[in-house]
Amino acid sequence: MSGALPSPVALAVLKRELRKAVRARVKQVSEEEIRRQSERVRLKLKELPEYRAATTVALFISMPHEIDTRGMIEDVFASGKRCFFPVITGQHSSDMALREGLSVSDIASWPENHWHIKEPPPTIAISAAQVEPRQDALTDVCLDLMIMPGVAFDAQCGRLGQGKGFYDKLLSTYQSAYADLKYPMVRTVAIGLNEQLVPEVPMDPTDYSLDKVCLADYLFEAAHANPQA
Ligand SMILES: Nc1nc2c(c(=O)[nH]1)N(C=O)[C@@H](CNc1ccc(C(=O)N[C@@H](CCC(=O)O)C(=O)O)cc1)CN2
Ligand SMILES: Nc1ncnc2c1ncn2[C@@H]1O[C@H](COP(=O)(O)OP(=O)(O)OP(=O)(O)O)[C@@H](O)[C@H]1O
Repeated sequence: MSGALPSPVALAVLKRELRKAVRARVKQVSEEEIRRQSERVRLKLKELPEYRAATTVALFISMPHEIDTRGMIEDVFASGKRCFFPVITGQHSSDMALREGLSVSDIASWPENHWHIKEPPPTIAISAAQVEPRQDALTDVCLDLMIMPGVAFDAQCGRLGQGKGFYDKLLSTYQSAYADLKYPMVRTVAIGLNEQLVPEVPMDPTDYSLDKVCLADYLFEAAHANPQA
């Protein structure tokens, strides 16, 4: 295609087809290969300057056929960083929040959502008789680093998600809230499998490109000038 940008409808079709193709490719990757790649990503992530500098990190609990985050979650807790996890509260793109997880055993007690992903409940039991609210990364802390899942990524740090707009909307909410609070914008790193790399992710105006994309055999950094770099 030369010159003209694709229409929103054409973009939506391209995205849907790309999701389908990459999901099919990723389903062919063996469990052993996912374990191998996940270990490589875990080690690379630990060396990233934005990870080392972060005291508050958002991560996610993997679904089957995704990079396995269990080792990374253990690392975050072991390092003393605070860790926040997604919770979906409705169908709209704005219905995702990040709530704190306290430990691997805390996570084990969480209920599962529609996609069988464990999600932090709104409160924590602090004794048999008492609960307190869980901390929210938007309102209760300044989140340093958001580690994100996705379906497909490109070398320009473009990211295609599951198609519900949850992460893009979350980033736009954090951007305006943190600007108001004069906090630095949260750093963004996507993690995934080598098989999720594509030549070009179709991007809408509401899609954020990320600071980094970290796959087992690739590390891409955004070319865009980063205000806090
Ligand atoms: N591990 C993980 N956690 C996450 C996400 C994610 O991508 N990965 N999310 C990122 O937003 C949020 C959950 N959102 C999701 C949104 C849509 C689908 C989804 O549409 N799944 C398809 C299955 C597609 C397939 O593999 O064929 C479905 O339900 O049909 C899954 C999760 C928050 N937690
Ligand atoms: N900042 C935003 N505000 C409102 N709606 C948004 C925003 N970002 C995305 N959306 C909407 O969410 C829907 C899905 O968007 P898109 O296909 O880009 O999702 P995605 O990038 O795959 O998902 P995610 O952001 O969860 O990873 C679209 O209808 C889009 O308009």
